[in-house]
Amino acid sequence: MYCTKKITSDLIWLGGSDRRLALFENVYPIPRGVSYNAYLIQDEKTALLDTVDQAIAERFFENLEHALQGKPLNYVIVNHMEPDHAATLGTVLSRYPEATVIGNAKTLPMIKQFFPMEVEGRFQAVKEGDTLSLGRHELTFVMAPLVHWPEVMMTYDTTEKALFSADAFGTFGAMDGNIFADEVNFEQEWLDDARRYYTNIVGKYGTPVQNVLKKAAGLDIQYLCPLHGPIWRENIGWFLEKYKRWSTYTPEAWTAAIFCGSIYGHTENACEILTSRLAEKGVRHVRIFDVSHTDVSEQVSAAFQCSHLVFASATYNGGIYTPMETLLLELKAHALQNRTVALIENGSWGPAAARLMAKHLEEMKGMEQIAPPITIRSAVKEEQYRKLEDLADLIAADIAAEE
Ligand SMILES: Cc1cc2nc3c(=O)[nH]c(=O)nc-3n(C[C@H](O)[C@H](O)[C@H](O)COP(=O)(O)O)c2cc1C
Repeated sequence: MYCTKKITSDLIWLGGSDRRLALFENVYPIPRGVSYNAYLIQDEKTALLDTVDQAIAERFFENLEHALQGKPLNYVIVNHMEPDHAATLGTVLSRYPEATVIGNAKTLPMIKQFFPMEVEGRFQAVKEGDTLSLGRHELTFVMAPLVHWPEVMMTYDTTEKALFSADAFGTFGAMDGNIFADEVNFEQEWLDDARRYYTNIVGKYGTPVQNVLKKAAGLDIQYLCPLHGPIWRENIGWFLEKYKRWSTYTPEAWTAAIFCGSIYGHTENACEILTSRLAEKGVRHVRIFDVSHTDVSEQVSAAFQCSHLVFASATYNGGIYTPMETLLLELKAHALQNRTVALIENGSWGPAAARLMAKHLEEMKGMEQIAPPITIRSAVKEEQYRKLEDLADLIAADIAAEE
């Protein structure tokens, strides 16, 4: 049975949620599920904006049929070809052969790659600033390459002042009836997932995101309609500001995240000494992440959030403890930059983790080591204890100066 929701009298949400999927993109845990949003504009002409993941295909087609109210589907606007939004596009094209497909020059080859049917004859390519009239609703197109794939574009409805923003401004999390961000406690219940979504999915593409934010600044946006998660119609500036920070790799919190790779607990002991001393010096919200136990997507998110990062690792077969190495590779892959960092290594016969971790950090932009690495030989002794206290002093002073 259909389950649609009106955003305005002409704009209908046709999405749904998946609460069963364990791993988004088969890699990111989503314990709170995820929503797939698609939209229909009802006017003299009808326009579908994107489709949904195969997981909710049946509900989506019931929703679409209901929302069309017996009218033909005139346009299918493809803002993003990734299968979590376009898996059902092929079926839409077969079921609604009269619909014209709107995309940009990069969209058509992807449609042809994913789907076997003939599309050229019904494809209309649009460029930046092109317009499409549906009757009362005038749409214009905003190219957003690499926010998240090269073919991504956004559609702006100048009548409703609604920006259909593709993956940008999305978040993990199933939607439980309240599809508007102002109907949920977004800051407390959604922001962590929104940050984890942004940093892991789009984090690498800071410059393309900034380019789109500049374009968005020129639009009067009353509705911000992403492809995942709640729709924004209030306090949109607050969320845009988060994107500004994340895309410029600016910390949100002046505090320390300690990433700890420890086999037998001595490196962890050092991390606990460091965090206790930081807390004594007034640094709040300090967190230790056990790299073996916390999903790396959460650690990437925390590294984007926090100003000061400490990497503490046991030496492992002449290298970095493997979960720590994975974290560093992930941070590099997501282009994290401009953080104050410190290194702690441990080894029983030839500690090498600090030198090797430093090599990874050197390959990232603007990673400044606040102090020389601290070396532990098996267990923390007085000498390292004092060095950890000194490191806490330096970090605390740096944070106090920045705040
Ligand atoms: C499989 C394995 C490989 C190790 N390789 C090295 C090594 O190459 N060099 C070294 O100095 N210590 C090596 N160690 C020893 C640990 O790094 C060392 O005992 C350290 O103190 C462990 O810290 P932890 O108590 O935080 O786990 C290795 C330990 C294990 C279990």
